[in-house]
Amino acid sequence: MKLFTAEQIRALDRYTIEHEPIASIDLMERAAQAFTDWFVQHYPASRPVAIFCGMGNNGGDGLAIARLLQAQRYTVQCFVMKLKAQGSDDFETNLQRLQELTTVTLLERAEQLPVALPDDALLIDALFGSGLDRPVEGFPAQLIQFLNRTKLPTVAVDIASGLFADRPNGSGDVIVKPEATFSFQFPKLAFLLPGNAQYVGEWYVGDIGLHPEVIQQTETSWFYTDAAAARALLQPRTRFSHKGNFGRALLIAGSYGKIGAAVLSAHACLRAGAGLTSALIPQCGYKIMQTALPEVMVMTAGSNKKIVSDFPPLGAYDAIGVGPGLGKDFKTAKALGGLIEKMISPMVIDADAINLTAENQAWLAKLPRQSIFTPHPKEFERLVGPVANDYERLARAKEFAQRYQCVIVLKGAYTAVVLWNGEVHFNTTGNPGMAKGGSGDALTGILTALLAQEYDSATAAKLGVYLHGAAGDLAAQHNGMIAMTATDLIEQLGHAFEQLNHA
Ligand SMILES: NC(=O)C1=CN([C@@H]2O[C@H](COP(=O)(O)OP(=O)(O)OC[C@H]3O[C@@H](n4cnc5c(N)ncnc54)[C@H](OP(=O)(O)O)[C@@H]3O)[C@@H](O)[C@H]2O)[C@@H](O)CC1
Ligand SMILES: Nc1ncnc2c1ncn2[C@@H]1O[C@H](COP(=O)(O)OP(=O)(O)O)[C@@H](O)[C@H]1O
Ligand SMILES: [K+]
Repeated sequence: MKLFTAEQIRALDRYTIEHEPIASIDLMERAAQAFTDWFVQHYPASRPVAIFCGMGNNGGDGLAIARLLQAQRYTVQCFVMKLKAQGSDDFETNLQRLQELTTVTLLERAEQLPVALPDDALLIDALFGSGLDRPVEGFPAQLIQFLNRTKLPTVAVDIASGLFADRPNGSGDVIVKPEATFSFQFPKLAFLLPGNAQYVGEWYVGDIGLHPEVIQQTETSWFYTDAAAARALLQPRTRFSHKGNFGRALLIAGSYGKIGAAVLSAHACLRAGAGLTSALIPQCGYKIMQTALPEVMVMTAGSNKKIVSDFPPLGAYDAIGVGPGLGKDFKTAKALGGLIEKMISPMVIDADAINLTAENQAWLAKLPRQSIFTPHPKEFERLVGPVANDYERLARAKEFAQRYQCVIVLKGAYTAVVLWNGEVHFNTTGNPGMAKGGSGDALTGILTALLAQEYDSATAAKLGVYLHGAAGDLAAQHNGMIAMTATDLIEQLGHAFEQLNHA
């Protein structure tokens, strides 16, 4: 699925108005109706609703929502933040329509605050939408601060007021903190960035029928991977397949005390369908691995029993994943540098292999093209240096991926798969139960398995990250987010594949 900037969405709105054709006021009514349909499903009519409207089209939506909720027998109080004499045309039309039915309170000065609200009120924020073009100050900021101070559950129309849809806010910006956001047609880029979590809450998207033709034609480098997009990436496994068709995968992982990381990544690799899974681990892990995973072929290398070093020739493997629990011993580093120099097919580079690459930046020029790095935010900063905010992190990842012709999987709540061609694909699966040691090791195993099965790097990264999150969601269903472990996630991989196959 595509994601668009606020400016592109405005153009899509205009195109739809001209070509569907539909009057702009009717498109607003459609948006308000979509919001209202969603709202009545989520919040009972027994609770009073207070709607706060600006004077642009977001405020126009708010006024139309007030009218529609009243028709559904909600008790609605409507406030308009009056900053100027005249609002947008559709705002004015909806103001007139509402005033024929009920009174609207105008808020113009700080002295009118606080507004008296029932203790059980639900707030709807329609002050500013995607038309916000500067940080909020003065009276509007005071009003937003008042709304936040009430601690009443708040739902944002389209986007929380004060939040920019596709560029960074300043650290002191005043922004509504909703428990949920109902957005029109597309999620905004801002929703997918970790720094904005408190300004988004749960988010939902309602279809308002923007013209499909123009959506298809409008180019973007931002996407998100939902079930339909992931389904399209999946290759069928045919009846006549044998293990040779599905590739030989190798995990280079583990060190004394962290053999579990090697076991988890190899386990995930098996479950993600590699034909043959091998592990190159330190001697101290030999029995552990053989016992835990009899399906895995085990090699040990190096004279130091606690670390892996002196890698043997590894040309026989279709895909290599390196890093989980590896440690950063200089002998390991030397072996890894040698491997990177020799390898020609893409590798998965995770955890300590990322940290070692960060310390040996000369390796980057020799890296097999289309290799996949899987950093969490701290590992990413080790690789590229400090970043100021989520937008800068994405920009730096794009730069890095283009410069070294690789894939950067920026792990987090909405993991971003950043490709060498500048595309960014946000993942939609996963949950906070995955924020536990071992989840990342599982991802490395999955990606290595997909590369071994001849998925190209971009597809492997998008599909692997999706499946990893989907398996995490199934594990959360079965074990709960608190108790679930990385092993639970790995054991759900089969179901995640099945679910996707039938999506
Ligand atoms: N037909 C359509 O297109 C559809 C659009 N839809 C809806 O429209 C919304 C976008 O509406 P929009 O473009 O009118 O902008 P919106 O966010 O309401 O407010 C901008 C106004 O605020 C002002 N302003 C900006 N920043 C400010 C600040 N910091 N502090 C103070 N003032 C500030 C600025 O005016 P200015 O002061 O610059 O003259 C402007 O008047 C979108 O989110 C969705 O909800 C849906 O109905 C679907 C169909
Ligand atoms: N809140 C969350 N929602 C979705 N996925 C998450 C969330 N928190 C963590 N994850 C996922 O869990 C994994 C954690 O990996 P990582 O940070 O490398 O940890 P480790 O290697 O210690 O397991 C990543 O794939 C990340 O995307
Ligand atoms: K809003």
